[in-house]
Amino acid sequence: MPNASKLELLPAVDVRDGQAVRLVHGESGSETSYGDPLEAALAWQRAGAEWLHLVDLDAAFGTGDNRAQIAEVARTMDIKVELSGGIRDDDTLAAALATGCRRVNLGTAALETPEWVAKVIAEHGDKIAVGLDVRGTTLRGRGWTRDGGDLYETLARLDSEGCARYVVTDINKDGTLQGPNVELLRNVCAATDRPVVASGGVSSLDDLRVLASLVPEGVEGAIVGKALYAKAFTLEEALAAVS
Ligand SMILES: O=C(O)c1ccccc1N[C@@H]1O[C@H](COP(=O)(O)O)[C@@H](O)[C@H]1O
Repeated sequence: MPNASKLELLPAVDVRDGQAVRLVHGESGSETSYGDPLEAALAWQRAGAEWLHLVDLDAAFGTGDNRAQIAEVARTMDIKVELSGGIRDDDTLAAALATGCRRVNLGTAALETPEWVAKVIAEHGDKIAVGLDVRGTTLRGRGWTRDGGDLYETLARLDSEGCARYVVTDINKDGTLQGPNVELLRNVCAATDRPVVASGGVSSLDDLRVLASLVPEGVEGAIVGKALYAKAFTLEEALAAVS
């Protein structure tokens, strides 16, 4: 079992067309823009974040990339960075790791090129996390536009390959401020002994307290996006709530 006692918080900076944005249900075209990604990331760092969840949405959707800008953000941060979006082969993985990020999060590749993912898990250990982005119990890849198999079958396969950690996103909750899918998170934690980072739906400090109560079951951290940008609470308040 993971031995962390405190819920880690990962404020999110998702980048599309050079801007920090939030989506609803991860749908392209649902963006609300929040300005310069570096400014957003630095604001979370100043507020006390220990982690940044940094996503290249264009790379995830296949509509280009923000690689240079993302690399600048990752390199500028003094805090740990989890980097994701479009990391699907040796070149994109090498570029991501070269930013100095603490770990990368693989989504589509875990569904479409499992042999490659097994190889990089073996090579890079806990620098690799896998994003399990689900609707119901069906995984979604390519910007969450394509079905990619069963959550629990994929989880068992990745566990057997030594995957260190999972980032579990309920797409139906993401960007909606409707609260996290606690049942899903508990089910995933019951199915694996690897730590789980919860993503999607956080709307309040009470949601974070609920997620903190799941730490003994295996929830290690929570990604917080829309709630912070919409000022439902401050990051300082969030960190205090889970400390
Ligand atoms: O974070 C989002 O809102 C999001 C929306 C639509 C697609 C992907 C999204 N985010 C993250 O992107 C990576 C997956 O990228 P890839 O499939 O490896 O190219 C994963 O971390 C998603 O959670």
